[in-house]
Amino acid sequence: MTTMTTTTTTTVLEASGVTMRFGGLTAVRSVDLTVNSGEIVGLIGPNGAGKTTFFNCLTGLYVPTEGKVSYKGTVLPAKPHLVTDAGIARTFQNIRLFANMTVLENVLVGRHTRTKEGLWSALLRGPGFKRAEAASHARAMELLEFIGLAHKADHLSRNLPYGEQRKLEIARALASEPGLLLLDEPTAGMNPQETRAAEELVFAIRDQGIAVLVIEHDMRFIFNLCDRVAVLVQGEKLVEGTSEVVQADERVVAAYLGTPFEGAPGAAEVAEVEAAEAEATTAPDDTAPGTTGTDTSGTRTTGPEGKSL
Ligand SMILES: Nc1ncnc2c1ncn2[C@@H]1O[C@H](COP(=O)(O)OP(=O)(O)OP(=O)(O)O)[C@@H](O)[C@H]1O
Repeated sequence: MTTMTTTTTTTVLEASGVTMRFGGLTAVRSVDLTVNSGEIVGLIGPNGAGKTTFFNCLTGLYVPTEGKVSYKGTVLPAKPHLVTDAGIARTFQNIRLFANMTVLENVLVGRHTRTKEGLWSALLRGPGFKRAEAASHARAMELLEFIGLAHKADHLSRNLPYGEQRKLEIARALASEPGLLLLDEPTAGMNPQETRAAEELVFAIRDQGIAVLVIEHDMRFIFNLCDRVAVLVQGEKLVEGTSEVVQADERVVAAYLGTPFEGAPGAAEVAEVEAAEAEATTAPDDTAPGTTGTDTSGTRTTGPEGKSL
């Protein structure tokens, strides 16, 4: 007899018809998006396309003008703490750690939604509280092991290098035991090694059974990582599909990518990059290679080491 293994895919997140208006400005217009279990989904688009606003609608920071957001079949209330309780965690574009707390304490803060001990129990420090505290501590250390920062548990978070601060934010988000993790530009400001490590980390998170929705401007990161990519332009979803489909779509190239994306730079590109670098070192007011800037079309560009367009 043959046995068949079937993996059941379930819809984790379902956003339908999400619209967000700020006065006369429609930042997000009737966007539908689903994220299924086991998936890493990317959200890309030019600066100001509405990506972060859409995230804010998903996590209850904004009440969408129209549309609804469901998590595992239940419509989410537009209240951030209730969204976290339900099982969605996020990181922010700008790092929001508690700078004067230790690495471990930052993760413990993220555990509070999963700690059920009440105020009196905490004040009296009874056996229930001590047990819960020990369990939280153990779980926080496990998460620090997972992201590779256990050896820095006692360091103040403000003393961590930038890439490690970003990882710590992810650990803090994971501390709420989410079923869906939203990452807003997780590799912003990272060097290529840190970006590669971040990629591995996101795969490892997915392998732990957590679905991931990620906003990122680094196209190599997105196209390597994601099972599906949605492109927002001026608040509307222009295209959605696999990395291959999105990279090849002429509308995406015109509105965002600028030139067709190629996974690995060929010899001609390398030569072009080297020539640009040589020129940059002789031109005093040029942007240094590898730094992030914005071109006139509003599309973020990074230098050759930034691995994006
Ligand atoms: N609270 C707000 N009030 C008014 N307008 C806002 C608000 N938040 C965002 N916007 C506007 O909504 C539009 C979308 O902004 P948003 O930050 O969501 O874009 P984005 O795609 O995340 O951009 P970036 O890639 O630069 O982060 C922009 O025009 C922005 O100025």
